[in-house]
Amino acid sequence: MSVCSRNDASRFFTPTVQRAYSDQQSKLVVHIAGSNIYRFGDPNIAAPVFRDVRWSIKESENWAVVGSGSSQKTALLQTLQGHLRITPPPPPPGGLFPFLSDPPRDPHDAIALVSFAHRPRSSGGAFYDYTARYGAIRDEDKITLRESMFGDYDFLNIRPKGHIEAKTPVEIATERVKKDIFEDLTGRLGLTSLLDLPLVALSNGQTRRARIVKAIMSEPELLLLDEPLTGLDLNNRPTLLSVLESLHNARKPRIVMGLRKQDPIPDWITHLALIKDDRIITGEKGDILDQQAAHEGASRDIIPSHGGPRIREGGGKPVAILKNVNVTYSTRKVLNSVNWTIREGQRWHLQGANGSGKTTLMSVITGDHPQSYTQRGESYLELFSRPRPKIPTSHLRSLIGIVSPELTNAYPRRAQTSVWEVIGTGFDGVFVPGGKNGTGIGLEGELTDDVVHWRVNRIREVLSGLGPGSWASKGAHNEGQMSEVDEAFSKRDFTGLSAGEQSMVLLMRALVGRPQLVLLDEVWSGMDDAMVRAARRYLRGDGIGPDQAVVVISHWEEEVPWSVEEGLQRFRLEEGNGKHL
Ligand SMILES: Nc1ncnc2c1ncn2[C@@H]1O[C@H](COP(=O)(O)OP(=O)(O)OP(=O)(O)O)[C@@H](O)[C@H]1O
Repeated sequence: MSVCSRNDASRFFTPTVQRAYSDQQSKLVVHIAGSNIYRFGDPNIAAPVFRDVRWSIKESENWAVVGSGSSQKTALLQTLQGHLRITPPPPPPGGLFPFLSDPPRDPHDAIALVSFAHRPRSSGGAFYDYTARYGAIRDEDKITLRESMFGDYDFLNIRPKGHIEAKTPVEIATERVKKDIFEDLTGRLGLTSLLDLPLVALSNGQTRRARIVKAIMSEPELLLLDEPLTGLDLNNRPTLLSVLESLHNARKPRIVMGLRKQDPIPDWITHLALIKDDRIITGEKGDILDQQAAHEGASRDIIPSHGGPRIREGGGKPVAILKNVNVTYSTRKVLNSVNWTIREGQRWHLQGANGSGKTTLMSVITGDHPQSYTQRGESYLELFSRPRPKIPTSHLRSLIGIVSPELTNAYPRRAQTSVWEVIGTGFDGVFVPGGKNGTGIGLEGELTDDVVHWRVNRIREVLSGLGPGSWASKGAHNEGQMSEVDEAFSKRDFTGLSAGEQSMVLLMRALVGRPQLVLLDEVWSGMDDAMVRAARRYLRGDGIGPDQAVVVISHWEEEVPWSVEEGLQRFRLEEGNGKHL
């Protein structure tokens, strides 16, 4: 049912029913009438996260929150979850959520937030071994998607039951409805065939879809989804949006989405809350988009291209040769005779639907996948001019610079590790800082003074290219020279940085050693507009040399820093089969 048909429905009602219907429609779901919003613990004299917020959501409306940076957008959604302080608080009886006041319901039970911001699995400081997923799965990781996310539902008969209480007819009917919803959602979102796979085996996009289904099944009154489209392929995006639309139309649950500025805004969204620094501009979608266009004087594509392309025609020596490469898990073939040669100087966009094998293919090339060793007979894998088994994995780590959601999650968040030290781990592709001036120890366990000197200069170079001088400072930015703000940034504790700043540092880590092969998987994740612009400018300019090869993995063609006209090549995986487009 579309929003329009919902409103038109009122024409068929009797006057009394019509009045009740329009009362219901004008009921307030969220209400903030002129408050500042602070982080808990911050005094009122501190700078608020948002000031003078006036935001009301009516039952009849369909809202999305749009922001350029992920941290502000997440903060606004977290405000609705009660994780930030609203001052003055919206007064009773309605409070922040008037719709929950009659009958009174606890917002903690009624509001759910699904956020896909990076949640480091390594917050204790140790490296979380994400490559475990590629090998023989350990017993503790064997728990399936069905058991892990939906284990509590009786209708799935997962947990052995002890004493079984007889169910009332109402309970049986409710359970049947729930089972139907579960089957409908998992079916529409392409999860049915994955339910009995180990949870760790699921791809990024598959896991995201499963988390959304889990949240819907918990039956919240209001579901907040932070960037639900990020990481989803082209086919899954409209499917998810149509599922969300039908749920929201039934208000079971109501949905408020957080979107990046570059995400398409679904047709059924009627209102927007646009975040501009510490202000929130709210209103009807058309008005807000007009204001935004007038303000920016441009389209919604906020990622302009700068500088000239540096793509070398034809490419140089091969850095990776894959011939009939296969990856199989028992009977499941995830890569099927993939043939691909990546050469020095080339720029590639690796495409493919969720679950098509992109991450698996990358893990074969980085040597993290155990089956990278076992390509025999017709199958062959050569990396940097040597057969894979002849090149130690530690050596590969120093030849390949990589950014990926898995690595970002796994990178150790050790207290008192500086930005400088984190960047320095990139030379040897390790996770623990060490060596003179935090520049690592190389493959031999010791570096000559010349190499240390080169490495120190390289850290300074990437900091001057990608540090806050390139994205945060208002003054003139002199690439090639480390500014005071970059210097101060290099000393900051990595754990204390925002998600976007951490992503920038991990990009610097990937590029610092000028590796022959650079793999950029969802590289913009968490970054705000200014950071994305700075990173794109750097990658298109001096950040990547003409002899380095780059593979970008993204579901959004416009996110790749190079275009096909400039020489970008595309490799597409379809259910494990590779094709050079
Ligand atoms: N141990 C395993 N057993 C069975 N299937 C597995 C295992 N590990 C991975 N898979 C399957 O391999 C397929 C490829 O996963 P991969 O992570 O490479 O996909 P992807 O293309 O990177 O997806 P996304 O775009 O969602 O990140 C998925 O369907 C996944 O469920």
